[in-house]
Amino acid sequence: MAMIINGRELANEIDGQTKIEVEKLSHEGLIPHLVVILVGEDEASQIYVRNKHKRAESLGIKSTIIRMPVNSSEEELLIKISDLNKDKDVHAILVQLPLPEQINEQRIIEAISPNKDADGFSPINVGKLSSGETYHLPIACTPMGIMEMFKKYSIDLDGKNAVVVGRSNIVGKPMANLLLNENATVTIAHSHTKNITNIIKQADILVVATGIAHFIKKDQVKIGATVIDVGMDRDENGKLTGDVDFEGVKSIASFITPVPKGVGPMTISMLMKQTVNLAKWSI
Ligand SMILES: Nc1nc(=O)c2c([nH]1)NC[C@@H]1CN(c3ccc(C(=O)N[C@@H](CCC(=O)O)C(=O)O)cc3)C=[N+]21
Ligand SMILES: [Mg+2]
Repeated sequence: MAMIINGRELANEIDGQTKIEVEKLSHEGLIPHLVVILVGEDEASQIYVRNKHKRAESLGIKSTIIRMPVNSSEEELLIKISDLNKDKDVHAILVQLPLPEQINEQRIIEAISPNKDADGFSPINVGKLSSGETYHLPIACTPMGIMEMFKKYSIDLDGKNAVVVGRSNIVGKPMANLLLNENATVTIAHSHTKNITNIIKQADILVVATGIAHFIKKDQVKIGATVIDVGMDRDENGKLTGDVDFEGVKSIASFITPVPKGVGPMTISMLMKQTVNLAKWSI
């Protein structure tokens, strides 16, 4: 029976350290400041943004939410970002995704200063990660949170077969780079991959980010594998569930993350930590 990785608990532990760090910086006159831009009124996005705001405030981080109407133009958003890039009081900028369809997401991401890139999505920072450079580098928060889980549970990556299912810029690609930097043998599988079941079965470390509820079943998973579920799906009753059939897979894995209380809370903790780091690196 697998050990269940408690993301909620680890997130609280990391938040405790972040809070102490914020107190120290505040005494020195530096109050880390995160600005989140929310365009439109998507229900899920509103909840995420509110959660980030609450977490920031509980840690003493200054948090500002900028709300823009759903029909905002790309130009309007670019002007807002340009203002924030210049504002010395702002250390971290996050534009909540997804954006309305009239706005090109990549163009927006590229406009955020790499030095204020709360998400680690800027091409400069993505390039550094891919080059194995980590000095003062903001990194995508979800994969970072997963790396913290490996560290906390002493899960060795060196020489292991790691399979990342999903190739998004937000999770799959940065995850693969982080695993590669730790000497794992990394395969990225996705919707066009042939014989995906055979590839998944080889994984000592399996990270699943497909957005398909219960995509991974027990019979596809190697005995003793570590299974990380990035899914945030809804089951037939509307309940939050993951990309992994947790009940089945936990009987053969050695470590597994639940949904909720797995990867999700860690993502927010990493965002808070990254905001503090960006503030520190700014001076
Ligand atoms: N620029 C940008 N950066 C992001 O990091 C970003 C984004 N846009 N857009 C949306 C996704 C999604 N995301 C989540 C973070 C935490 C939880 C989380 O804490 N989930 C809880 C449960 C929450 C619930 O009950 O609904 C958990 O898994 O236990 C979920 C989802 C960040 N995202
Ligand atoms: Mg979760």
